[in-house]
Amino acid sequence: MNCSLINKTFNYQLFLFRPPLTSLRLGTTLCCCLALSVRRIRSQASCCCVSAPRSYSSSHSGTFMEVVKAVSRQGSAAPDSIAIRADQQSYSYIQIISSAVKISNLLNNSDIKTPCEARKDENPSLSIDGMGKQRLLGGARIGIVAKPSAEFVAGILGTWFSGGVAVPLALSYPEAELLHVMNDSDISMVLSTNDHRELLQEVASKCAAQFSIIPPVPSTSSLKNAHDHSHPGEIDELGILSGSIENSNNFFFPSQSAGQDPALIIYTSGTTGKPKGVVHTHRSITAQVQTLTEAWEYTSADQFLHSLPLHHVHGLFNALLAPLYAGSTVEFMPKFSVRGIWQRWRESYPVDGTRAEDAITVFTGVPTMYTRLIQGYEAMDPELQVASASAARELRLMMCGSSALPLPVMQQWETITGHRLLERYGMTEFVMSISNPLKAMRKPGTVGKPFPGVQVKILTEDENGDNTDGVGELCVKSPSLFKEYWKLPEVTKESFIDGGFFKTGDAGRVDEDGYYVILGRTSADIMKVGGYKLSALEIESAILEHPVVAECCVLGLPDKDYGEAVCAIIVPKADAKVKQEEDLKPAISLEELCSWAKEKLAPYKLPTRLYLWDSLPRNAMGKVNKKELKKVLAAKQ
Ligand SMILES: Nc1ncnc2c1ncn2[C@@H]1O[C@H](COP(=O)(O)OP(=O)(O)OP(=O)(O)O)[C@@H](O)[C@H]1O
Repeated sequence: MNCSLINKTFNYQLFLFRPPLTSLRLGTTLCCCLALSVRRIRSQASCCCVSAPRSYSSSHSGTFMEVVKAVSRQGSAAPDSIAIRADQQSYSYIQIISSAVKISNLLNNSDIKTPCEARKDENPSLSIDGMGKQRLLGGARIGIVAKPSAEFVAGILGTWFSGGVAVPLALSYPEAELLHVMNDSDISMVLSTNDHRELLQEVASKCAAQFSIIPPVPSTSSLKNAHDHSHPGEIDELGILSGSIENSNNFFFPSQSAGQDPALIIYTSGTTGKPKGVVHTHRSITAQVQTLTEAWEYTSADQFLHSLPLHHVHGLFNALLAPLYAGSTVEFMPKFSVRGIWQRWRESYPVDGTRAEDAITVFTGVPTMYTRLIQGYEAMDPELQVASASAARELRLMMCGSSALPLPVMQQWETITGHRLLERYGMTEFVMSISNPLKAMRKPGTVGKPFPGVQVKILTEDENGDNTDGVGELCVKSPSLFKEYWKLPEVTKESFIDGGFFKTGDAGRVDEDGYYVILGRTSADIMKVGGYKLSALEIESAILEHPVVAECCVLGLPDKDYGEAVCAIIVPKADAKVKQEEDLKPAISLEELCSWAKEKLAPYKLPTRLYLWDSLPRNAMGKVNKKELKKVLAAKQ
């Protein structure tokens, strides 16, 4: 690689600019043990340049509907154990599974034309339910559109229970996007709750899907009054508790390889292109929930505070399916609220040193959530700060991911709460694959090491065949790898290299301790400036240390001399914004920023363009769509 030093003439630009919110796909507000049958993970020799020490046993016993079975077993073993808390109500495991069975009946009794029946029409000799068994959906897609709630969970489990493929969709999607995803995945039925009936009935009819309301899940308090308690025996009759559902006489299963059947389609965030439907199987889901439960020691004693969207893997797997698999309690706080979260932690661990019965033990969030929580903490009076910090300290585990955790945020959080955030790396296509350890050293600026059974390769040659000093595209092979992109066989094929490794599109390297460092999306975070390949994430992390900077986004804009120019967009802190208005002077100039940053960044990494904005356009996962932003800014140049 040609690494000649660039002699730059800075083209200083400063804009006070409010981003054109409507032109981007946004959601400025962040809408945000009794470990059951944790299967052992066995060793396997490594076979590629960088690989994991151990491999998941492909012969582990259960791969079909393990989450459903685990929920049932938990309900059976501990009938009073709480699976979900939402809207001040509690819902037991037994009640969730009992509602899932009701939903399954509802789906099976609907006149959804299953994919098998469609095939039967073409070939009438195929008998689907000729054996008198209950008819299953045979892979029909069921859209689940509900706020985070017991009904949402029962909807997912009920869909699986009836042989359907769950497609969790966001209520926050504009109608056009909902329609795109529903049409793309050929949804047969939309399940929702009464509060969204009107909107979703209309959307469902537009894409020729049926619509049904998820029957309200009775809460534990309503059960006490109504004596409407489901008993483990009722559910066991269906063969779930005994784990024999595949062989159950009650149901017809279309194939012997049910574990390989699609179970879930999740649409990617669209950070790098149009959202694609990622198909996960029962097998890949099982592998992932087992891995997470084991690695992070989720148990039935854990209580999760959940404030993430459920149509992305972080909120769905890390904070819901794996906890349910482990028998934990998940408490939904559907709208991320800084005040609400601090308060919930304080209620969990009051200043008198006691601990509430429903005390939160685990929290997982995206970096922007922690930034906001730090801002909320700084705005508290000293007494409240002491109570908040000491309560947060009591949680067992705090985790972060979905985008890069900037070092200053990690350090500030550790100073306030004593928690070194456990940062991990994941993606819709394989859920989580690399993680800092629960007990050993969590290394700042890294995402840790591959989970047992996960193999990671780094393609260290660039397009010209030159070695890139250990930096390259991460490729992942994992038992939790997706099956395919929905209806995109060519894209699926192109996403894999020999040996079944999935090309992530992320650039990274391994440090001297074997920990992985993520440098960002090759298509959006890696800038080519002169002869250099620069990581926007590294520059963002450095700029965030500046005292007036609250948030920052770095991207490359087209530049006729250097190919790309480093552009920084900064959101100043609240007090700097006030001062900016009083002094009629920008909170920070490009000269000031560069003169401060030259101690931290090499000269060729310093920004040459600066924008000051009131906020950054972030999606539901707190991510900035840099591809879109680049287009908007490039057009303005
Ligand atoms: N700890 C982390 N550090 C840095 N980046 C991370 C981390 N965790 C996740 N990411 C980023 O998030 C990406 C996965 O998120 P997701 O699957 O939602 O895709 P996306 O990039 O947001 O959207 P799309 O695939 O549609 O472009 C990873 O490829 C990586 O770029």
